[in-house]
Amino acid sequence: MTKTIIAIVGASASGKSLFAQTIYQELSAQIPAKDLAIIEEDAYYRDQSHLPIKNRTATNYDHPDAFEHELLVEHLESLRSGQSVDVPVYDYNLHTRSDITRRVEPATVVIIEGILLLSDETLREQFDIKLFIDTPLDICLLRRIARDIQERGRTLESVSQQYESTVRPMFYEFIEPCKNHADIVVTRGGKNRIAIDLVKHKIRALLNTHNVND
Ligand SMILES: Nc1ncnc2c1ncn2[C@@H]1O[C@H](COP(=O)(O)OP(=O)(O)O)[C@@H](O)[C@H]1O
Ligand SMILES: Nc1ccn([C@@H]2O[C@H](COP(=O)(O)O)[C@@H](O)[C@H]2O)c(=O)n1
Repeated sequence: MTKTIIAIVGASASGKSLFAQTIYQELSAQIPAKDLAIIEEDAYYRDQSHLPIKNRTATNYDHPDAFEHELLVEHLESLRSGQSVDVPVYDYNLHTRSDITRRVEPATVVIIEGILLLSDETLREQFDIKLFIDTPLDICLLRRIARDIQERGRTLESVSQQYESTVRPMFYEFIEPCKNHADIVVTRGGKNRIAIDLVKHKIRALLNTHNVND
């Protein structure tokens, strides 16, 4: 049964995924699978399979309404009550959910990462620990250009256009203000070894406490 949920937020390409995955991979090699799980907020982008592809590219993916946060809350509540959930798998090339889902078991500690996890009060209340990855936006943009071209089927023109029209303005409107809700602000994102080790240490301590109380 899930007892603790840790949210990792920050700008797009700030290093949230690298930070969360490093913690998850390193701990998973040492602890039972029932103790730790990881989820991405991006999996909860709304399904757009009913829309033609050219309309999907026009969606503002950096606004909270782009996400089905209600389903995410439902899933986190299920995990807390001991039920497994089928998390959608998102396809960035097609801008919609794929046909498959990923089964996530109610691990004692769940890590979740995403840009807008703290923008919604009901969702925010689900999190026991909240971290904000604070990376300068110009660095995020450089990383995003490389990643989106290599991994998400984008062109330099499309990344630039999207960045100016939605990514940057939505960051200032919705993401940056969420820093105030964070318990810890982490610099140097996915490569901040001290921060990674501190979170790993905290997870181990939580597992000891939860497992003793079971
Ligand atoms: N501290 C860092 N130094 C160098 N590259 C990084 C760092 N953090 C992340 N990256 C790289 O930047 C890209 C975006 O990082 P990612 O973790 O996917 O960001 P996010 O999940 O916040 O969108 C990836 O290619 C990742 O390997
Ligand atoms: N179809 C989509 C869906 C999302 N995006 C962008 O992804 C960013 C969030 O994911 P990160 O891994 O970068 O945190 C967000 O800024 C969206 O603009 C997209 O481009 N296309």
